Amino acid sequence: MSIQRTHQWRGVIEEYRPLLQIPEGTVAITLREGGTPMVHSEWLSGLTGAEVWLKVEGDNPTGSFKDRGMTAAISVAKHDGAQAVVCASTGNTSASMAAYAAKAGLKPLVLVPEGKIAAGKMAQAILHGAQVIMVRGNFDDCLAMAKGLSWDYPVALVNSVNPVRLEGQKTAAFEIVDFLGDAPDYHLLPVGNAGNISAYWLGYTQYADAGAATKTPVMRGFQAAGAAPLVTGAPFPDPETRATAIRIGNPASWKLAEAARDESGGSFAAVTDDQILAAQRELAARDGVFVEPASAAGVAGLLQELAGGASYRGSTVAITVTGHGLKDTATALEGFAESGHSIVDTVVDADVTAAAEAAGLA
Ligand SMILES: Cc1ncc(COP(=O)(O)O)c(C=O)c1O
Ligand SMILES: N[C@@H](CCOP(=O)(O)O)C(=O)O
Repeated sequence: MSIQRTHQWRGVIEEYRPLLQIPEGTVAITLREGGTPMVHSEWLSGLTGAEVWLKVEGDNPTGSFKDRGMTAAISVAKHDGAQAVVCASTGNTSASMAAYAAKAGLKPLVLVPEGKIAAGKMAQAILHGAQVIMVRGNFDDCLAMAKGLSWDYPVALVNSVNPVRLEGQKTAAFEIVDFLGDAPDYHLLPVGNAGNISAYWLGYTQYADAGAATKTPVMRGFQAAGAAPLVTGAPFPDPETRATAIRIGNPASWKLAEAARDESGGSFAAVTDDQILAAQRELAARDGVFVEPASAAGVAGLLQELAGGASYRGSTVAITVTGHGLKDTATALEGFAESGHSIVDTVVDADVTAAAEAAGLA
């Protein structure tokens, strides 16, 4: 007996092309991104009395949500005749850009803050063929440089200031509505450069306007306490957090993100690194979902709100977990050890009884 599937996932451009503002005739450069799982969290549903769903974006081809935007940005760059692409990055954008550039035959150039990129992400960018330039400065400095390079030299900028990125990333909102049958009541997610919350809001409002959803969710964005400009209302000149993906002090999509907050009746709040790392551990241990530190900020935010007396009872909640835990195992294990867990390798001879004794089974 063989199982017939009617439809192989084609990547977000081909799945949603009529809903995306990209030039007609753009050939999709795709790694079959999108179509990521919605995983029901029994843990968080039990705590809240809500139905809580995790949109697991680490299941994208390069391990983060950036692939949705990058398939669009690279496809359009190629369509427009670009030979080279550039981005500033805290890691995931560079990994994604490099992979899609490799697929498209474009030359990828990456600017990153020196010493602040998780090893897994750096390995991805390098192996996909990027030229990586380390900058003595933070992400915001890198983005200013990437913009400058794209203005003065023949290289296309593919950070989320490129509106095509948001077109690709808004497909995550479409997928959530397609899965749930309507928009959730609340959507929680980490916020750094603020492109993603802006893209989700674009997607939710577009679907509601088209009659594909009856409502739009309340958008709640969470930043690391050491890099929380949207919470305080002022840039952070020296952002600092162990969630390096969101170590950003002056988000490019500041205005769009504020509009998403205001139009949805939502909010921005800060969570500490300890809260983020604790949420990362709990997600892994309770739900079986291993995310990188920044990705756990939405879950940390939900836990903080519950502790503060907020109620989600009876509602449907979507939380985007943005990137895969394997990208930054060093920080994950440091957090695990710091929280009082011991990381001890038990070594035994190749013997069943010895293993059973070591495991406390015998
Ligand atoms: C894993 C991860 N989560 C969250 C974010 C924040 O997304 P955005 O910059 O679109 O706000 C980023 C990048 O900034 C990221 O790499
Ligand atoms: N976290 C990001 C920061 C850059 O964001 P972008 O969405 O503007 O490309 C990264 O992974 O570099």
